[in-house]
Amino acid sequence: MSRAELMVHRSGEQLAEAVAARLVTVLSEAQELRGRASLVLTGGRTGGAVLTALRTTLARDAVDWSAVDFYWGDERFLPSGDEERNETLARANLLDHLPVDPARVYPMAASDGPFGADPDAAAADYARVLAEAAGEGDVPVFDVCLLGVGEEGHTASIFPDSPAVHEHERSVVAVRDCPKPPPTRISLTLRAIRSSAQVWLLTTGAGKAEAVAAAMRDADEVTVPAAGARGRDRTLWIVDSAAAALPDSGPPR
Ligand SMILES: O=C(O)[C@H](O)[C@@H](O)[C@H](O)[C@H](O)COP(=O)(O)O
Repeated sequence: MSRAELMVHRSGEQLAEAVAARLVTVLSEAQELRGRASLVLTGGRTGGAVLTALRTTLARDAVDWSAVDFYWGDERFLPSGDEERNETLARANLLDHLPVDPARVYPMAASDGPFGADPDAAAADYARVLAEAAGEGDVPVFDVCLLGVGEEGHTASIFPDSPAVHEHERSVVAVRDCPKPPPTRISLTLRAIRSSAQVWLLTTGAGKAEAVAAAMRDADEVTVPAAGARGRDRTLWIVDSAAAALPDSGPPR
């Protein structure tokens, strides 16, 4: 697993633009090498801002969006189209504005979908989707996995000392009684996240500074799940100055 690298931007706006540019580069290079690319999307404000920046950058069309496989790192288990779903956010901010191949967009099931109100069945089905897409093993090697970070160090819907952070076998789990509403979610596990070539943790604001500093000190993943989100090749903590304000963080770019 790669070590965490900290990249500090002066503002959330600069961060979003810089991550969008980095995504265009990494995805287009993956396509030059293999003819396709894969991207794991995240919820949250910072992640949502990056998707909007990606939509609006002129460089976006350097990527063949019809040859990108889109997955989610987690999802709120709500009815399809609910504004609180990460899928709804991603479609509004990005996917509905790009020539994506609908057959290559893999949302996690909604609570009014084929599995009804059973998040365990929905999680198991997503694990099947990942396994079918994987070359070796049961999870694809995602080119980039985008993640947000919570104040207490959660990432995706993996919270400190939760059943999800202690899950080492399954790739996707249902999450109940989530401290961050809504309470029921579906989430990749850290094992699945660590199948990624690159993991980019995106966060802004002073409220995240403790989590950033803890991760830079290699905190235990049970206590700070985001610290366990590592890529095979690179792990980037891409933050703004406010989130990097505590010791163990680097200077702004
Ligand atoms: O579905 C979700 O809620 C997320 O995926 C979650 O992990 C989010 O990314 C963080 O809580 C950060 O959210 P903010 O960037 O809005 O603080």
